[in-house]
Amino acid sequence: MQKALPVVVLTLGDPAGIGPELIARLLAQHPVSTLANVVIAGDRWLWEQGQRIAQVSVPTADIDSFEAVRQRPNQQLPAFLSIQSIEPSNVTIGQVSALNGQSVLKILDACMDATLAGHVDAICFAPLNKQAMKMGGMKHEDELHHFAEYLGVTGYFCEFNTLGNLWTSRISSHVPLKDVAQYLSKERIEQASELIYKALLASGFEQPKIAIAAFNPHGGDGGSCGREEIDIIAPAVAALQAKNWPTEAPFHGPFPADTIFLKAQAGEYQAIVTMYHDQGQIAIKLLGFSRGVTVQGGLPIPITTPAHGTAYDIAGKGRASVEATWQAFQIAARMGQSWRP
Ligand SMILES: NC(=O)C1=CN([C@@H]2O[C@H](COP(=O)(O)OP(=O)(O)OC[C@H]3O[C@@H](n4cnc5c(N)ncnc54)[C@H](O)[C@@H]3O)[C@@H](O)[C@H]2O)C=CC1
Ligand SMILES: NCC(=O)COP(=O)(O)O
Repeated sequence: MQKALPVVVLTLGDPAGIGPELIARLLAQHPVSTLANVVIAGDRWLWEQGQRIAQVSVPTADIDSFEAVRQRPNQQLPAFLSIQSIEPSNVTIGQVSALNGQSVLKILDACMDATLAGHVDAICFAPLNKQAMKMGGMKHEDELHHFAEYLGVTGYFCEFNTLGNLWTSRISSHVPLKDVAQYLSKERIEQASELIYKALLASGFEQPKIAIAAFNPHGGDGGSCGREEIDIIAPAVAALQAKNWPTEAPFHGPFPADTIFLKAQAGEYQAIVTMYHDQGQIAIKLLGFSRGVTVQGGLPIPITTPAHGTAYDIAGKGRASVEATWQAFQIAARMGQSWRP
């Protein structure tokens, strides 16, 4: 028997950012309902505002709870679940605020509850603003740490940044650059490498090759420009290489970070384990800003989002590109389908 389409919940993201207009444009321009049973969760006024900004009108069918989404008769029509999280008078487009952050947290938590309860198979969230979320009470460095705590994750987790067949994982993420070196450890490098290896296999890569990036310029130039490669990264790669894996020689490195993306771009590697946020994200965003997707790796439920952020400078102007959100949606639908029992 053919499996029913996965239920994917879309959120509108930060109320002052480009999220609401992106979700409106996504539903108006892309065949989302051929890939998933879609439910939008959020404030009704914000959804209406998003459509006005995008200059589209998207028909939806109201539901009154996440439980109703699999039972509804016409699943070709996106469902809309109203969750009140913020008043229009409290939002100024393009301005960060604690209330915006609280709105995002409330809606994401409701989506996680629905996914854990089995009513939803995957979450795709429109861009949120980490500063607003911290102002609004998030006690973590980013939403991934919030998700992990909420979901009781005890193993290693990190963002995967994906651009088609090129993925990255990270040793450190949303931390000040001056602190990054403290995050480097043999254990974290092994865990981040293993996590992305398993994710690539689960996503259909048959012989994934993974490059581990160096930390210092030119890989530390033999220890004359930093010793992290010699003391931490190379031993981690050696430990990975010494283990038995179901595919041939998956792990390589460490390689100087400024050139390894060229080899990955040429198809030699399918993933790069990066030591810090911008080491991977500058490359990924240059290679394909409008296609980059962040997958929240190491969680028990699929969560994706576009690689770009809230773009306050263009929010409300109807100019934001929807392509990365479309890519994020497609990955959420694929993961939602394959993770379903
Ligand atoms: N998916 C998510 O939830 C993400 C959230 N963020 C958050 O977003 C906030 C702002 O981050 P920034 O570093 O300023 O990055 P940003 O991606 O929001 O903006 C950087 C530049 O790219 C442009 N841009 C971004 N998205 C675009 C789109 N769809 N179409 C056309 N132009 C676009 C913006 O106008 C801006 O000039 C931060 O709080 C950050 O944490 C950042 C990345 C991903
Ligand atoms: N919200 C997803 C996210 O923030 C991913 O983007 P990045 O900040 O890790 O680049």
